Amino acid sequence: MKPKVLLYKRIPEQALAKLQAQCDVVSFDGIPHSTEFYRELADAQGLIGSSAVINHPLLKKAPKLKAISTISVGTDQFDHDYLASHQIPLMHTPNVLNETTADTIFTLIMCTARRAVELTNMVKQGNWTSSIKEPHFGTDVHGKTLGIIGMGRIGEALAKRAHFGFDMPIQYCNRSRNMKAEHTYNATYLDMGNLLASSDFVCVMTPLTPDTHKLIGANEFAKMKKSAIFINASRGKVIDETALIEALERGEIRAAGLDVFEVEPLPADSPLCQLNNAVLFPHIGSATAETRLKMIECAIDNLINALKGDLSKNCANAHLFINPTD
Ligand SMILES: NC(=O)C1=CN([C@@H]2O[C@H](COP(=O)(O)OP(=O)(O)OC[C@H]3O[C@@H](n4cnc5c(N)ncnc54)[C@H](OP(=O)(O)O)[C@@H]3O)[C@@H](O)[C@H]2O)C=CC1
Ligand SMILES: O=CC(=O)O
Repeated sequence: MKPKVLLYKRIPEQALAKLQAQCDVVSFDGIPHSTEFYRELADAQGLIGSSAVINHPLLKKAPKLKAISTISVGTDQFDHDYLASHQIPLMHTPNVLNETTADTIFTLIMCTARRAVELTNMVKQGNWTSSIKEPHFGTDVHGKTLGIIGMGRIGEALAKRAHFGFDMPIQYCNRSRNMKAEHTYNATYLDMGNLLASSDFVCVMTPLTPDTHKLIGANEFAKMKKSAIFINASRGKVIDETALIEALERGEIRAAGLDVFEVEPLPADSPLCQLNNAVLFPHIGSATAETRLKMIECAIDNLINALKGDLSKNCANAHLFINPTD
């Protein structure tokens, strides 16, 4: 008998057919919290989808669950303690989105430095009345120092662009050294304080964990150069958004480029929406047609493998399943 799988995201027909070939699939568009949804969840062995918060109350209603597969690399939306105590593997989609997400981050770097959105709006609103002078000048990107907090898979893809394409000296901080980044991109390992004080662009790319919650707040913005540009494409809660708004309003830093927010979708009345020096993307790090399809295909393979007991690739909580005597 095929395992029963609950899909909580719309996916292309071809991908759905691949999942249906191996699993008995019940589809929902998101998590509706309806009687019907919970009835189907009660005997589901697999769960696959993205974005929604999968917390303790929801997981308790899925006592037969054998594996979860998220169409994302980030896994902060899951209750990891529950998954650990019930030995449920959580599969995710690392690597397939590295290049696209690094492209998005570089777009934020370019748009903030060259004031692309602000100046586009000026043209569209009919306010381009004479040749552009100093008050509208941007700042160079090439040759400037890039500080990456969280030099992992995506951080490396960003460092590659900055080092080979833009002659940018790279510095980074992690809990442990990344020798590949040091050798390949000539990246310098620094503590956070020194990185903040000496970078022209500070880019945060850590996962959201209890350790990284509000990792960057008022003290960290105060350490940055007045001319620094801050970029966050990791998770909104990795920074203190109120402190960032204050730093931008007071001119403590030059600008910010954000793909992620404390609350998503970002409420239209957020003070960020009033700031010319904030470039705001609606969480589009991996949002290209090609990459989203690759992520869906990867997540389907991950789920099928996990339901067969194969956790050798892309298991985010693999440490739970490694036999210490192996
Ligand atoms: N905006 C978007 O659409 C996207 C956002 N993301 C987000 O980006 C995150 C990173 O993805 P990815 O690069 O694949 O992840 P990786 O795990 O490859 O890299 C994360 C890096 O963060 C470092 N890190 C972790 N904790 C800390 C800490 N407390 N202090 C300093 N550094 C730390 C890790 O190094 P070490 O362990 O040595 O500390 C690691 O190098 C995802 O978890 C997700 O939240 C991902 C894709 C798209
Ligand atoms: O935010 C996107 C992800 O894949 O994580």
